Amino acid sequence: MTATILDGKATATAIKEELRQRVAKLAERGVVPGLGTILVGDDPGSHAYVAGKHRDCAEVGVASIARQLPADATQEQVEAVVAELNADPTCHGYIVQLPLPRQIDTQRILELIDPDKDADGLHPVNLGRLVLGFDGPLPCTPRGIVELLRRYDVPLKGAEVVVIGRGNTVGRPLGLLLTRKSENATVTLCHTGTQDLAAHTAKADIVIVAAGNPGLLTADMVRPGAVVVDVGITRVVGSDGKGRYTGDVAPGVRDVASFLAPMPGGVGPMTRALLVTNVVERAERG
Ligand SMILES: Nc1nc2c(c(=O)[nH]1)N[C@@H](CN(C=O)c1ccc(C(=O)N[C@@H](CCC(=O)O)C(=O)O)cc1)CN2
Repeated sequence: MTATILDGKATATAIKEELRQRVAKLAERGVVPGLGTILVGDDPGSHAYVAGKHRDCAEVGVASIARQLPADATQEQVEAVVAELNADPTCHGYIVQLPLPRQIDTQRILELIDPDKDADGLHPVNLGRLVLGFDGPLPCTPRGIVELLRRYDVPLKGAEVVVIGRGNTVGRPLGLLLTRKSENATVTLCHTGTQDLAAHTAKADIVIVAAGNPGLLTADMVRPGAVVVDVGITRVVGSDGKGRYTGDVAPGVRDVASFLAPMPGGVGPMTRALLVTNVVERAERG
């Protein structure tokens, strides 16, 4: 069996086309949604991701509000930019690109974001809303994964889903999203302390790997016909000395899975599309 690819790039393009139409409707009311980004430091990956977010905004007609600080920025300087975007009426939602430099207290920064402008859905209030099943902005990667599966008609209701990774950005909120009544999946949340990972993955209808451990999920760990989603993104240096990004799913998995969301081209573009969705939804609410 060769897996059908869950094409995140094509799906994100379709979502952005839908968003363009919603943004045009907002323009008739004189509303232009605005996405803010706060980027601190020189990490090339972070710069590339933020540039991609602003390219998406330009494609859809969302205004970009880009704020950049040097790698040696102080806590006070970052907090001042957060306060500025909280007060800016043209900014409907914004993100603080992670990771932040070592000297910055990330938790404090995230807590200072106005929860109603939290485009990433990572503010404690919004994660709390997710726990309680209340409305609020949803974290972009988990939302992107659910949307990708939905658009390929992968059934979630009654599915046994194994999520590998318990981080606050992906694994933990994803477990909460998948177990909402509307999705109704049964989720096992595995992590680095899980004793026998393969015993869990081998029983799963859907395996979602967000461990940041290249090649962690091998073909022998996957039930033939299962659906696999690769969320890992780790920078490695190849034998040619060149850096590249690699996922958590080993190459042989493509031969046993029925559907595979690869890295690159799977979840990453969906994360970006759902970020713009969060901002447009916020602008539509007024
Ligand atoms: N504030 C946030 N910081 C970070 C997040 C986040 O959701 N919010 N997630 C990651 C980085 N990230 C978005 O910010 C992100 C990572 C990767 C991709 C992506 O499209 N990747 C490509 C492959 C990589 C490439 O070719 O450059 C893909 O999967 O096809 C998008 C967004 C950490 N920080």
